[in-house]
Amino acid sequence: MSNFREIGRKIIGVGRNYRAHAAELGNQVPTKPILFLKPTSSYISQGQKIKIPKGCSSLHHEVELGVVIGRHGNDIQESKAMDYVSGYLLALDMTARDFQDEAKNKGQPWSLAKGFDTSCPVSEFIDKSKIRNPEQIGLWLKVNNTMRQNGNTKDMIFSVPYLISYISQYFTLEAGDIILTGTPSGVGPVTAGDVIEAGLADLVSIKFEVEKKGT
Ligand SMILES: CC(=O)CC(=O)C(=O)O
Ligand SMILES: [Mg+2]
Repeated sequence: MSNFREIGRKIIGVGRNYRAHAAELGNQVPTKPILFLKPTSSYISQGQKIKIPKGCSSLHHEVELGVVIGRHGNDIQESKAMDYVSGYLLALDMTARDFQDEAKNKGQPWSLAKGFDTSCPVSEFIDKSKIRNPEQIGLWLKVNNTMRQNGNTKDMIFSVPYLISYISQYFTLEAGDIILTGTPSGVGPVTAGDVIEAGLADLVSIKFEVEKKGT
């Protein structure tokens, strides 16, 4: 697959997949994956800007490894899960934290907090062959040149094969689906004019500017 966007379908987010991130937000460590969906209208790529959604006063960055699914499957065995991966990308799971906190308090879904337009900035597609072990790869994020997140996928609670197997019991996976595997600690707010840079080992880096919607 050269361009996941041509056939991109679902964006499946995994929440609290790093202990230190669950702790920094005062959340419990999950015993099974916490899943949410972002619409494909939330994708942006380099050159486009992250827009703070209307009414949001706390937009947070979350850098994540994205796993790109290469073929159709359901009830996938963990031992076969990597056969369903075509590649990876680096993604930002931009989160309207104030919307999310309100939703959590009211027992409502996270759709608005996670799925607004521009909430899923992504890098170019990285072929599977370039990452031998997705369980051991560094990822970092800077805001205005200051390091905010500096993690490694070795600290994920649920591995990539486990996530694929688990998710496929409930959602049929299709070529072009993306799994956002959760964020390491260090999440924090950004405001209009900030510049976010992020990288995945020495494979790819991305840069996005933040602005208010409507500017
Ligand atoms: C609390 C969250 O927003 C969960 C999430 O997306 C994560 O990466 O963890
Ligand atoms: Mg996230």
